[in-house]
Amino acid sequence: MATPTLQVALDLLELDRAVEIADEAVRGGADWIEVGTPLIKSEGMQAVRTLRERFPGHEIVADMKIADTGAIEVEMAAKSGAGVVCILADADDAVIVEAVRSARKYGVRLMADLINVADPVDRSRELAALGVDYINAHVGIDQQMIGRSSLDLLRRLAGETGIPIAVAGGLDAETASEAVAAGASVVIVGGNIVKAADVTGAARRVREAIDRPEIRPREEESRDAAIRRLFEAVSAPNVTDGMHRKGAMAGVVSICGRVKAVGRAVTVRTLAGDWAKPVEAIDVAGPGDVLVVSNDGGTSVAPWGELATHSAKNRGIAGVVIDGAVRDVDDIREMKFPVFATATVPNAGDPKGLGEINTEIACCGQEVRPGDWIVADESGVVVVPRERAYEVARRAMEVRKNEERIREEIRRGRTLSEVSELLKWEKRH
Ligand SMILES: O=C(CO)[C@H](O)[C@H](O)COP(=O)(O)O
Repeated sequence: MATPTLQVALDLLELDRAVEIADEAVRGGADWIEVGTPLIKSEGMQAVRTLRERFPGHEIVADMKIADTGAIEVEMAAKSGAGVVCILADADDAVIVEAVRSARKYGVRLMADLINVADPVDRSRELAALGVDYINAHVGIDQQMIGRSSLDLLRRLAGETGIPIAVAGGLDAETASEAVAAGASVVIVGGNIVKAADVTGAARRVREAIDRPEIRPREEESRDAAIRRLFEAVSAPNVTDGMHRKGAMAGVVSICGRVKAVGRAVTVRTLAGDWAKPVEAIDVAGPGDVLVVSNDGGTSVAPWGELATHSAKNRGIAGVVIDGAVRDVDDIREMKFPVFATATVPNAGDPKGLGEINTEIACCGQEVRPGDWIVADESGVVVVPRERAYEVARRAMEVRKNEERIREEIRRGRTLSEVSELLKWEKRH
């Protein structure tokens, strides 16, 4: 088997950062340098020219995602220095034929990207017959967030096309190695290299893994387990960033400082100070759940205190969020149990039994339904609608990864404004 090619995908907005990251990736063993679609949209063909000049010994791939005007776009990329140009596999045959003619004329190769193609096996055969040089079994970034897998797509194509297969979409060292074992000759890795603080180390791990391809037995993980694992690995701010800055409760803080609660909501509606339903909900909730109590916003009487906390902790409940006050704060702190509240007050109310358990509630400005996910830490509490939980958890992890590289660049001496080119990206009115 020929040595697999490692293509690093520079899906960035800033050319200077892209050059620096490409340099680090090449030192880790990347062969081909992909000028990612976001970089092309942000910087134009200048990005291709610059990378061509800076990396004379490496193939430059222009991820143009061509949908129309096949000849012109291939010509532009070729004249700027690309050796491989990417076209959408679901572009009309008229576009593909024109792109192939242009690619032959300018001496570049065409890679067809299967993103969103309904019948990838049939389409790949057609594209090979039309003269495309590589098929890219690609699952796009938004599709990855809802759980689609590039390895599954690749496995459907293996042995079917007669031309080399590239693979892209959320690959890391482990899945890249499996991809080569499954027949890929070009492995494309974006986020898991370019967002790493140590880009060279990340590229090297992928390089070593693809040079020793193997299929490892994988433990099946349920959706709920994956959601919990991801939410436990990110912060509440990462989660709201992953939801376009939505989902954060207002005015609620951690009573115990540095604690974290992740779990599905068991909701409670009660009236100010009536502690019957919150305490009954402890018996309704299971291990790993989070009690979310709407206390009618009352802060002068506490519906929650130390004994309830003790009981919730014994039951394995992950945390409690209250749109209202708590008491016995010193004892709760000693237990280090995640309690989030809007106030503290020493007096309790009475257990009258008003309210209900597990109905839709409003808590600190957010709608919460039973089964929605709660991620709470020292920064505050975020609610994630249950039907979007997997996607949001994946996006929150991407936010976290992205910050790793930015943090590293700040550590090296740049300002945050410089790293993110804030002035350039201010909204124009
Ligand atoms: O073309 C792309 C997105 O449309 C990316 O370059 C490709 O998906 C590789 O990046 P990642 O490894 O982050 O998925």
